[in-house]
Amino acid sequence: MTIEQKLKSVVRDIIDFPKEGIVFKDITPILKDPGLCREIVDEYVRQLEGIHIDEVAAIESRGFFFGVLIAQRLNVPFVPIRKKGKLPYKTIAQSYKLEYGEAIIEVHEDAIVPGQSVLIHDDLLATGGTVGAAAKLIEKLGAKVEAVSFLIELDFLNGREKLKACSENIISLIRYP
Ligand SMILES: O=P(O)(O)OC[C@H]1O[C@H](OP(=O)(O)OP(=O)(O)O)[C@H](O)[C@@H]1O
Ligand SMILES: Nc1ncnc2[nH]cnc12
Repeated sequence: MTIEQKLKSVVRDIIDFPKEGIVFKDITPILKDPGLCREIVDEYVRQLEGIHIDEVAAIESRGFFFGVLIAQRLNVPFVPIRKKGKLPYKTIAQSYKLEYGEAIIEVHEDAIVPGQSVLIHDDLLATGGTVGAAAKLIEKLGAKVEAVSFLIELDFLNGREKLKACSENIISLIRYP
């Protein structure tokens, strides 16, 4: 089985979560398979070959699962981007819309060294609102979004079109039309 087939066989559809009309992609079964988790990180590293990354920034909460693992494997710092009110030091904030609501994310103002090349990681690309907001935070801190990575991309919500303005390197391991 390819990694794509393995991932598609374990990701669960949860109907009407967290709101009616949403088909929620539940990635928690992936986390129960340590071999698959290793393969996922291997695959990201393979797809990032030739792309220079200084830091990995990932988005609360599901972006954290693989964000830390990718940063460890690349041997670069990890930067948490969190929902409003969770980070203890001075922050900068950005509001955004997502498939099922609105939110504000924040990052510590000293989290990223200006001029660095950053990989933004999240579990899923839907409308692109969340990662678009994360990219604005990275850019406000004077760094460059070198690549963005996801486990899952929902093609029908056209997030990729929105993200093309943020980075030319968009990696997703599985896509749903
Ligand atoms: O592309 P978008 O339309 O912005 O949607 C994608 C975002 O939505 C989900 O996060 P959610 O806000 O549900 O938070 P969670 O990871 O804490 O569950 C998902 O983990 C992405 O971060
Ligand atoms: N359909 C979906 N499943 C899981 N996470 C999401 N984030 C935004 N849309 C989502």
